[in-house]
Amino acid sequence: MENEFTTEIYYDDDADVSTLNDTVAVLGYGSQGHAHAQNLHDSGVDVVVGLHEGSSSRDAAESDGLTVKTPADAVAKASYVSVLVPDTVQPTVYENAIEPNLEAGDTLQFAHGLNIHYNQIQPSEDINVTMVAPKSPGHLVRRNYNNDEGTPGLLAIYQDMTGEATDEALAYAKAIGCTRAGVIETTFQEEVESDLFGEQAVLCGGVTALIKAGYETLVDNGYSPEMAYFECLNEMKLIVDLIYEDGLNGMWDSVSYTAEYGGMTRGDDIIDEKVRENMEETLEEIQNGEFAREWILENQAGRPSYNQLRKAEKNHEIEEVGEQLRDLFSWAEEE
Ligand SMILES: NC(=O)C1=CN([C@@H]2O[C@H](COP(=O)(O)OP(=O)(O)OC[C@H]3O[C@@H](n4cnc5c(N)ncnc54)[C@H](OP(=O)(O)O)[C@@H]3O)[C@@H](O)[C@H]2O)C=CC1
Ligand SMILES: CC[C@](O)(C(C)=O)C(=O)O
Ligand SMILES: [Mg+2]
Ligand SMILES: [Mg+2]
Repeated sequence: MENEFTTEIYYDDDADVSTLNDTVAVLGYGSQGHAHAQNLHDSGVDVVVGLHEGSSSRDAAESDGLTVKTPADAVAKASYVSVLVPDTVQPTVYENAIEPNLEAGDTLQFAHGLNIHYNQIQPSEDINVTMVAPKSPGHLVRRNYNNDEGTPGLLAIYQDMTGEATDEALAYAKAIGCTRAGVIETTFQEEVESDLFGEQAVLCGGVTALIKAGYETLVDNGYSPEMAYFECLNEMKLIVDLIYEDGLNGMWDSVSYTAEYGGMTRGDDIIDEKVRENMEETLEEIQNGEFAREWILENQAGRPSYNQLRKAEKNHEIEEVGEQLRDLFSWAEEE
């Protein structure tokens, strides 16, 4: 039966890993890098990891059985280059190590299109530029692969110089386990704008702000911090697990009628019109490049706001309470 999706979704049968018949350089061995490099390797692809001199990731990559070279040497050896160093260092790594060692017909691949979309990297026209973006933190990309499960992903082609860019990107997506779950074809623009919006408004920014606001409201009104932690943070995972497994209705079916009625009548009072207007504003700042400009300048200035915000987040009372409570969980690992 034909599916009802308007977008193309690719699965294992649409891809052939043997298309990646030359070395793939994976630059970076962090969250995404370690997962891509190991999954590619375990899928039979020849992988070399590119890490800067003195990199703290070198030991991990080598003890995982992978060959490590400098980024420049890794790019020179490969015809397919997966750029998995942090977004903020990609332009410098591109200028110093990638561009001088790319050959016509090579492929430059990203897991997020920020630097291409906002013109921080302007690749020459004689290469392929592609994206395979897992819709998941890197550590789960590896865990899912090991459990014979997949991670959904996005695929986008910015430049197809050889005519083989899509087949190669699909091969890569299959090798890291994404076509097991489904790979949606998109554009760099759509991936960047939706990814930034999702992480700012919902997944990272929105969720942490909601948790903290709920926790603070209870504690400010005299409820115990431990109670507030379990109610607003710990149970969040259990509720999200139900939503993940069976959709919003799966969750509504599992909670009490009282929770269902209270949630359905009060939810929109919390996430009200003002919050929706804020979301529109956040999206606009992404679309018009304001957020990207701010982040680039923040990095150039040595991340003063980032460091301050990070410190405040680390020192929030909910973190202290959570650490103590999690230590008491019966399944918590012994130090
Ligand atoms: N984190 C995630 O789950 C997701 C990330 N992405 C995208 O994937 C890409 C990689 O992100 P992520 O995995 O979070 O990155 P990480 O911050 O986890 O990557 C760090 C790795 O890059 C290395 N590195 C840092 N600077 C350099 C350098 N100058 N030259 C070579 N290697 C360097 C680090 O080495 P050392 O240890 O020595 O510092 C480390 O191995 C980004 O484009 C991101 O947007 C997409 C989807 C999800
Ligand atoms: C949600 C954050 C993310 O976009 C991701 C894991 O997909 C990221 O940039 O890390
Ligand atoms: Mg994302
Ligand atoms: Mg992201």
